[in-house]
Amino acid sequence: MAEVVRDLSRRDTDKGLSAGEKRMLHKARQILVSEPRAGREVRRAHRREAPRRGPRVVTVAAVVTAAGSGSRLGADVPKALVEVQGRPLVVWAVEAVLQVADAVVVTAPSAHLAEFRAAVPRATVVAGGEERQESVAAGLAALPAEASIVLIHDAARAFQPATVMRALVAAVEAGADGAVPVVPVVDTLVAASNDGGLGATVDRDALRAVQTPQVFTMAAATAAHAQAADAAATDDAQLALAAGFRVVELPGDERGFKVTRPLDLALASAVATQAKEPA
Ligand SMILES: Nc1ccn([C@@H]2O[C@H](COP(=O)(O)OP(=O)(O)OP(=O)(O)O)[C@@H](O)[C@H]2O)c(=O)n1
Ligand SMILES: C[C@](O)(CO)[C@H](O)COP(=O)(O)O
Repeated sequence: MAEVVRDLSRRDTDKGLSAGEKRMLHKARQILVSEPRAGREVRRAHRREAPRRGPRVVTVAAVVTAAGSGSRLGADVPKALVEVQGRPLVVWAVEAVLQVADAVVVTAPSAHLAEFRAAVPRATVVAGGEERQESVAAGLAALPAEASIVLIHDAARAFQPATVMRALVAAVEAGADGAVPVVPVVDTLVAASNDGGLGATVDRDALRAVQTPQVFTMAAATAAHAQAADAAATDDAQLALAAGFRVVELPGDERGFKVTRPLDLALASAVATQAKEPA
């Protein structure tokens, strides 16, 4: 199964697939996502691959995760439906990724599928899972068969500029299995202490804050999620690294912050105003 996915993906990239072959690839990817052992085979097959020669023709797709409730934000609707400058966060996020991706799948809370479908008619909306990792896996399984590169993006990071996204896609086109945006840590950091005493300072220059979108080859994203041992993994890059893939970091952007707590909405509103102004 793993070799089938690998070979069809490669052929799709190089020469294109017939409609029947595309259906076969789509089905095989869905099986891989639900079958961890097959995922391990894909990783091995991927490693056996000879380096690719020449430029790749790619079809870029995106999964926008929006199935969280937003408990820290505390709104009376799911966080991705909270409006900023008159548009729900998920609309801002989908419009942004559509500048880079040809197709978008949105993961939504299962009780709110109709609202999400009405909000983002250009996207395919599927039910997410209990944890973000499960939502991403559901989104990957719903991507079109011809996708060869995938951006995995949080609706909560709705204002990440397209320039950052394009640079990440370019890094994967250039040969990385995955590419993630990172920004410097701005606070002084200390180790957590449970006894009331202040923990030791951690060297912040050795640390980075990780944003989205996280961009991967479809083969890497599918295999990483198929093997995910921990549904509570907080991002996709850690799953890809655990599966043995090469992930690079690129500069992120302040505007790629995650809307998490109520005060973040004020910043989102300011950034959205700026985004609406003509350059
Ligand atoms: N089961 C889940 C949990 C989260 N997400 C998405 O993953 C992104 C990052 O998660 P976070 O900001 O933590 O969102 P919530 O889980 O909604 O927030 P909270 O932890 O405050 O409840 C969000 O776009 C969220 O909708 C998802 O698709 N499925
Ligand atoms: C994926 C992510 O946005 C990268 O920083 C982050 O890990 C999501 O974490 P959360 O705790 O689910 O908000």
